[in-house]
Amino acid sequence: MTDTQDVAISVRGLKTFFYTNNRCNKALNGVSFDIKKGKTLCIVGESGCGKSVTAASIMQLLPTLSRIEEGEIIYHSDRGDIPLHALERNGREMRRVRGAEIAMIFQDPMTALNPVYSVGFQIKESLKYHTDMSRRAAHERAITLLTEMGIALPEKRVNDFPHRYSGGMRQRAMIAMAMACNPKVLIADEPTTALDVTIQAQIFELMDKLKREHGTGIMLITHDMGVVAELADDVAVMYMGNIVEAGTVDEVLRNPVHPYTRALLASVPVLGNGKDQDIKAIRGSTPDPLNRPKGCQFADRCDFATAQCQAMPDETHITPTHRVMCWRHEELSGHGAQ
Ligand SMILES: Nc1ncnc2c1ncn2[C@@H]1O[C@H](COP(=O)(O)OP(=O)(O)OP(=O)(O)O)[C@@H](O)[C@H]1O
Repeated sequence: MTDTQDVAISVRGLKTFFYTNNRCNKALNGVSFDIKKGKTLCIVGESGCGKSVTAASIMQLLPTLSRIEEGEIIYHSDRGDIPLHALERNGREMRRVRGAEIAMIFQDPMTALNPVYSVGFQIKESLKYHTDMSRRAAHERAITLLTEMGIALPEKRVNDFPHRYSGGMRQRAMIAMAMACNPKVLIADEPTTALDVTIQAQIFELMDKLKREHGTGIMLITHDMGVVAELADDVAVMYMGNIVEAGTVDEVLRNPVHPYTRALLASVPVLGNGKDQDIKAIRGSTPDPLNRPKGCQFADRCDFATAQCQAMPDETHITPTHRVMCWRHEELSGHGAQ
């Protein structure tokens, strides 16, 4: 993968399972990727493929019925490597890292904002907990953050409760809170799905600025291939708990190899290609996660499947950065594996 000094978080062979009614759902079945410093990794895939569980595993915010079974999540911090997977969910070290060094923003800002405290109070609390900033300096910082997020009249707005903010403003307030301690990593789980396109563009601009100016490593979960084309440096395509293809944005969008990536790209209109595009829905539906097929999870929906696909394919590198889990990668990539 990449030189470790460029990597903020490395995830290797991560398996996270859910246990419900004595049944096991292998929600993540051996996932590996890097979140690089100053770069955006977009994670894409249909509903239920494991995007949110990946984020929750990193943040140690998994529901009680689930646990990390195997694998490593290493945070390469300024004070050395920290094995996040091995930390106690609510232990001192995890609380030190979560929210300050690794921050998360969600689709619903009220997941992060508390309705009974003013926005300013919540930003200041985070600063008080994670830094030794004085009360006055924290107040100033809260105002600066709101200003940077484009919130008008920040000196007044800082004292408002979240319900006085519009949807787009709440989203920006949540980002302000996430940014308060200058995190090294920002994990964003569909942060703009509920917002109109203008606000969406503003929020993406803010995230891009963070990456450029603070070297923040960003992991962005999205359904939107347009967003991927615009923001991603790297892309990981997930299907049923595996990363079936990953690479730089150019590799994955220009030379998609896995039939699932191809189907995903063919299922969305491409900006600039006009109105008469041949858009094809991906046929079939995702398998029952409690009753998964044995081999390649996509085989039943795949136009290229052969008998070999009844066994799970290994991961193959097509270039040093482009990897794919498909038996037919050689034919589909147009050249042999390295
Ligand atoms: N709280 C939960 N309890 C039980 N199973 C869960 C829970 N959360 C997720 N799962 C299961 O874990 C698997 C991965 O789900 P996950 O939420 O990560 O998908 P996703 O790719 O984020 O989907 P979406 O795009 O809809 O958010 C699915 O099989 C899902 O049913």
